[in-house]
Amino acid sequence: MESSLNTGDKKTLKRWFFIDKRPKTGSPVLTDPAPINKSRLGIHSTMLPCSQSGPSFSSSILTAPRKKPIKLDDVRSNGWLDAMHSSSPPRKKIVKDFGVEIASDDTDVVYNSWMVKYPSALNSFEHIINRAKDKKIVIFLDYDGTLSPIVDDPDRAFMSDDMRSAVKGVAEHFPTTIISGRSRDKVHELVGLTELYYAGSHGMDIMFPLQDTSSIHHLSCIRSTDKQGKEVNLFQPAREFISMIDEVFRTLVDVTKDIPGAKVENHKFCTSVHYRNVDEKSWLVVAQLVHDVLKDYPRLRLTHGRKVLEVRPVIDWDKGKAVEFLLESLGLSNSDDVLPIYIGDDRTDEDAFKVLRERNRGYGILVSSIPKESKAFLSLRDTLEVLEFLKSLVKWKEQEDMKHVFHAGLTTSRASHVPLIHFCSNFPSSSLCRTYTQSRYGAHFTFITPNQISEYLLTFIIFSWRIASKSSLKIDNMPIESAKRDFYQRSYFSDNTAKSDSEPRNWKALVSTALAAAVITFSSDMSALADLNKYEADIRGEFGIGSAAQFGSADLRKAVHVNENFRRANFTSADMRESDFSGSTFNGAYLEKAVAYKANFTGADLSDTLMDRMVLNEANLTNAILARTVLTRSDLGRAVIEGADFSDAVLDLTQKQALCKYASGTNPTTGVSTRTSLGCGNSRRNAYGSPSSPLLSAPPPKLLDRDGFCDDATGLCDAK
Ligand SMILES: O=P(O)(O)OC[C@H]1O[C@H](O[C@H]2O[C@H](CO)[C@@H](O)[C@H](O)[C@H]2O)[C@H](O)[C@@H](O)[C@@H]1O
Repeated sequence: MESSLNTGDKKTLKRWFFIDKRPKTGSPVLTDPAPINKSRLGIHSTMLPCSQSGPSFSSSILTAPRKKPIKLDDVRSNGWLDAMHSSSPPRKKIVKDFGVEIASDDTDVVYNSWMVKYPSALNSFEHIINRAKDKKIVIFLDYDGTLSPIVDDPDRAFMSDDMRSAVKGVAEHFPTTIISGRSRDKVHELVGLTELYYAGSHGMDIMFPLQDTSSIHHLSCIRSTDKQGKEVNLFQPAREFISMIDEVFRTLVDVTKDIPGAKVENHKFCTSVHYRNVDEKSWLVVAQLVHDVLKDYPRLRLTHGRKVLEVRPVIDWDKGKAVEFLLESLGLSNSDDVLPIYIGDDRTDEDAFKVLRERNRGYGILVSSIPKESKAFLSLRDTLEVLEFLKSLVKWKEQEDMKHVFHAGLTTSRASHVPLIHFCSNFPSSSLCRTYTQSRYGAHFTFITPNQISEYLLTFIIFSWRIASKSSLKIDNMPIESAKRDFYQRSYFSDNTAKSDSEPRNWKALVSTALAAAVITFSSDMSALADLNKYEADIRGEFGIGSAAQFGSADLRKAVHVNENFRRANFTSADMRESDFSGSTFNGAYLEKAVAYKANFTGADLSDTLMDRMVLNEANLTNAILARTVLTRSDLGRAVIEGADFSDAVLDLTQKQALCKYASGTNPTTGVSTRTSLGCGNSRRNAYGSPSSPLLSAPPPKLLDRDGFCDDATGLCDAK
């Protein structure tokens, strides 16, 4: 075996490697491999190419970069060993680019100065979303070290459930691809989501949906089926290398089998040799063994990852090329309208960062807890920050979509909403209404299943029926199934009283109203409704009585709605944890059973609202007005109530006593002291429990100018 190890190294090496087990193929000299055409790609005759004509994307890709014939030499002089040592260094380590040994106390100082060049993507979030306005965000995510923390055993690199749901959320709003060094199947298995695209083997194995092929008719790709049997496109520029990689994989497994901790993985189009768990003294041995195997495969090359040597074909293809390919194949290559965001931690991700930087497109975000040179623009410290960033993106997008609904008008006509709202107030837990409620603050009113569509049509029928035939059919408070049954049975088949007389008339009414409803819903001229919708959006409601927005059971965690109007809106059972509704108006709104832990209601007008059975722990009610608000059975533990006005609010006695222990301040709007409004220190009043205020017997003063609540003649404000 040829090597330039010193005697000590050779002795070490001898312990592991006695026999040359390498297959004797190829020459030890690196030469330019011939360009690979489709037939050489090994495309099976039964697999249908996406395009038979035109210049193939792959014909340029598969021409290997011209390299001078070189003789591979010693792993130390060719820089392998250096690269291995600097791969994934611990925090306290010489950081080459900064040339200093960083003591743990200094790491933050150095890291912070490094962040001047690579600002935190979290701190730059506003900047990112400002740039994203009117653009389509496209997300690319590396897996190891980005979505899952680096662990010793590559087979146990799992992502957390939180991360999975964040990625799912992101994929629901933006085209999202996972680009990993692992095999596509493996990374798909680890991520476990179907809503995304996957590119395995450093982008050499890309699966993407068939409907997106229109823009890539010139590209070389094949049709295949995914695990669910769905037709998809496969782009595999290194198909020709599958058997070679397999052979090298087996050889590497064989030659490293006696090195404790060494692990070889087969990723189909590339293979990895891990040395994370190998004693550092033996890294040289690992490097030399891989080096010697590669001598026989001039059409393979080596790249470095985090404590891993990655063997891959010499083709002009990497994660950067994969990003470009995906943008093009998804019809998103127009740089003015698209904002790609690539998040990755590894050297192989640098190719993608480079592409984005050179084309001045989007953002490369490096995940690193130590300073290092990168082509990325921004940084995130670790997978937890990645999680936070992804969640922020989702939250921002949902808020944008909500604005879209409110400001651009509702996507379905007002007429079609009326029966639906009626229906949902009767059957809030039906799957249709859950979708509907969400859609009111989401992008569109979309149907998910045929079942829901039929539920929706049934809604029209019931509603129209009731109007047209003045039927006394009672559907209130019935479970959906029995309502349906009841509707069908009583209305059509078992109305034994006036069946013969009323049936034809009812049928007529039913058919005509259902048809009318269907016409309104499905063929209404959206442009003609734009003005109406805009008007409704402006007044935040559909009935001209202030906001009738539906947030029942909505996920409003960390939502931000400052100084907005939610009069008479429905927040029943909404999850409002850590949301910010400061300065907003809620008069007459329904918030019962909502969870508003740590929510910010500073200066909010919560008067005349139903806030019973709410979780308000640690909520911030500073200077909020809660006059006449019903708060029974609500938990206000550790709520901040400085300056809050609880005049005539209905509270449980124990809750009131607890609040009185620390109540202070005066409401700046009403001028009422918090303690007075709670009746603190008034033992006689407290003996009776709520309502709390000594103002109870007096008519409520006009608090704010609230149309729909105040009587113009008397100036008194009260719930009508
Ligand atoms: O492109 P990626 O998705 O980041 O894949 C790169 C390599 O990731 C895996 O190895 C890395 O993560 C392991 C688990 O945390 C860790 O043990 C190893 O040291 C890291 O290098 C994967 O096992 C490799 O095959 C990929 O090439």
